Amino acid sequence: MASHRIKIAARLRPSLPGEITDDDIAVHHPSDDSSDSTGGSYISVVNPRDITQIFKFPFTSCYGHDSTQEEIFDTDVEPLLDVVYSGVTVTIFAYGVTSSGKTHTMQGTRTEPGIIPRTVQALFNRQSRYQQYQLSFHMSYMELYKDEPYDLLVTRENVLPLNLLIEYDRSFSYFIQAPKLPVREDGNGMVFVANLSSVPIESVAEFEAIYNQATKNRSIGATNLNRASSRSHAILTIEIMMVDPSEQKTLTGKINLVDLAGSENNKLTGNDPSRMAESKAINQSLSVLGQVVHALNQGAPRIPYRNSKLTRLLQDALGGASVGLLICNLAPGSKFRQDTLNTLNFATRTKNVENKPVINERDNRPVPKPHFAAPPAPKPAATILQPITTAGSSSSSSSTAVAAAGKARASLCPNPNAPRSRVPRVSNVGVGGTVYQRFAIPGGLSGSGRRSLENIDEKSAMGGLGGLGLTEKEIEEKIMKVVEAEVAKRLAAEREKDEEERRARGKEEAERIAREKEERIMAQHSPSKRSTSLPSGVLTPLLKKHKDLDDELRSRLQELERKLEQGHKETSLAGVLSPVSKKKTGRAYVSLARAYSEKGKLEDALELYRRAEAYVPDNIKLKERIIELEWAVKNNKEFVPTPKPPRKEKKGKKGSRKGQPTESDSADPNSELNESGRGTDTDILMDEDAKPIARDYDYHHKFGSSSVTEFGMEITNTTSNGSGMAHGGSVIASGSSPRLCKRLFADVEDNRDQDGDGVQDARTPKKVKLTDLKASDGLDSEDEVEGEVWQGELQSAPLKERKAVVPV
Ligand SMILES: Nc1ncnc2c1ncn2[C@@H]1O[C@H](COP(=O)(O)OP(=O)(O)OP(=O)(O)O)[C@@H](O)[C@H]1O
Repeated sequence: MASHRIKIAARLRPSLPGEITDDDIAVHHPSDDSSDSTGGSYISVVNPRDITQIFKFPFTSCYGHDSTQEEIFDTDVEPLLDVVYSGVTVTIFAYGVTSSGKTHTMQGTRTEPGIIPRTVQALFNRQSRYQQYQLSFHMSYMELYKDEPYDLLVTRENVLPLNLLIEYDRSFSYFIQAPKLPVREDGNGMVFVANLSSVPIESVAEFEAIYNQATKNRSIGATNLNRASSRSHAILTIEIMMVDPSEQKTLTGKINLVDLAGSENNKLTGNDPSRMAESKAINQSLSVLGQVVHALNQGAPRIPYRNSKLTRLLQDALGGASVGLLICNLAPGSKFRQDTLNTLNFATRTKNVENKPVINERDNRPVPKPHFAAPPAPKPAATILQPITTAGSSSSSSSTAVAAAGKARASLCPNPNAPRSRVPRVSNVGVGGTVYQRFAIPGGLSGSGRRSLENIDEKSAMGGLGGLGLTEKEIEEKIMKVVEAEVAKRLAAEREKDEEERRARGKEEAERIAREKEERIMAQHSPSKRSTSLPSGVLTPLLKKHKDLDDELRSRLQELERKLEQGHKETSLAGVLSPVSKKKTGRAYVSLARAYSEKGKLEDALELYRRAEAYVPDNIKLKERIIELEWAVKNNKEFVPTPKPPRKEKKGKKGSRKGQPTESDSADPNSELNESGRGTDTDILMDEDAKPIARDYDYHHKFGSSSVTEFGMEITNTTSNGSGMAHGGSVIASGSSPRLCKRLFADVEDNRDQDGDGVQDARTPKKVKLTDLKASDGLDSEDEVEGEVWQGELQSAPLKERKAVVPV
């Protein structure tokens, strides 16, 4: 259903005997003044502060002092009754200053019945139009006295102290003061008054009897402005349940008829202290009503419905799901100018409030049992708005027609089958010659009305819970128990959740500490940050398991793991290299290791010797060197490497023939790889293909050379172009031998897997700047990076772990 703005009607009552008559407040219709340009009816009010000014308030429905009850009903109320029959909730409320005619408009008199009796009459009259339905009517009636709900269908005669159960005698009568009813909210956010009676009504006459009696229960009192002034807000609800047997659905239409207490100026009302307290509550709730309307108009994120029970109960009518009509009652004369302005300002704001009415429909079809082989059962039509209910008896969703009076007993429990409403249920009206607005008139009713009320009283006295015969106190106790159990359950769940979170935090913390410890240990024992980091968590299980081991044992464990890890890495690389490349690689590591050991970085040197060992595992001299270095590192002793022998003279300009020593060959005759004719530097470098390469390195890759300021490495799968290319283990700068480059390039291509996915990659051009390498290698000076960039490392390690390998 489309959104619906609350409709506003303004009604000015006639002057009462004794009131000064003037035109300060007047109703104008277009026909009254053809010169008026507003084009519609409006209310004019003389500005109390400047009588030369007149305020105009245009409304579609403006009723003057001579308007009739029939007129206002026919024009503004009667059209809404079909809306009720369509399953929508309609709320009509009368608003205005005290003595402005609200009760007169809503309730009326015997001779001039107001909206309430006319509405009930019209609703019953309409039954014939909806013959496809099985109809049942229910009513409830409550008042909000000092912002507390009371059931007006509960007899209050012969009542003793307020809120006190005096006597309960099943066989005679029930003397019970109407208890304050709690306002609750169901799981769908629907506000309802718990334990409010809902009485089935079968006819207008039955309604009148109930309503007339209930009206006597309403709190009224005499003030200077109104000798029968309502001291409470009264809310009557008529609910129609429409069962459609053919469609197997139930529509629930409802109309709330609200007679608000009037705002009061205590100077005018002459209230005594007790009246003042009432007045304060009335004004306060009306003030919240104004705040709610204002907030709705402003589109405020929070609407202060909860600031008073009145607004909570009218929530559905204000920005909710019902159709609304606000009747602004105005009192005439200069005395009421300011109050009238207040009322009309409220009306002006209210007419901007938009509701989104919904149809209250329920699917009565039995839900088929789910079967795994069956297609999903049709979803029952959602009850879009489950307004309702009051209590009980409205259970008759499946009942045919109206239940007989007296049979259906109003339960004080909300009916689970009935739709729910945010708006409290209401009740009654009186048609016929009942005396209205009397407070607790003793005496009974007669006839059917009496019988109905007795039934209601019994229900009320029994306190609901499906007529289990429980007293209110017992009900409260039961509720308290349920609430306490629920609270305990939730607290336990909260505690359990907290405990789980605490355990998870503890576990995380323990893991973090273990991780940090592991990292610390690794940092302590690692010869080089860039080369010895282990995959996270490798040591953790061991370290955890052997927490009690001393530091030495732990470090040995770590060392073993590190070796294993390093060994795997180097071994796997060594396994795919050609013998020549293996030798070259080993020699390169040895060269770099020497450089480190000369600088006193023994741990780093040791690590590099170990790497070299992976490529030349049979080299005895290298093994000895490793042992020596391990001893020196462990005992924190100085290690003095064997000095390099003097270089041999070059025998050729560049390169050498097979078997002949070269400049590179003599690089380190005393080195670890020089002994025994195997495993020497020379042996490695004297490989047929390797010898020229060493020369090339020497020649081209002197980073200190002023001619080479940028060291570019480009790896492609093209053959050498003679101007500069890289190969797997080294970088050839401009001028390299094309043949050698090609060969070396091929050596490394086989192993290239730059993205680490285990698949040989397409050759991707790559450039590395010397400056980058320097910065990332952590080497101390430029001469330390002299040499070639070792491609294997560049590819397999992150940038900061790349290193320059210096062949000597
Ligand atoms: N349209 C009307 N025609 C004739 N008399 C009216 C009309 N409206 C109100 N009155 C009379 O004005 C007096 C005050 O009306 P009513 O009690 O309805 O005011 P109220 O707004 O309900 O006041 P309160 O808020 O104090 O209950 C009553 O005596 C009532 O009969």
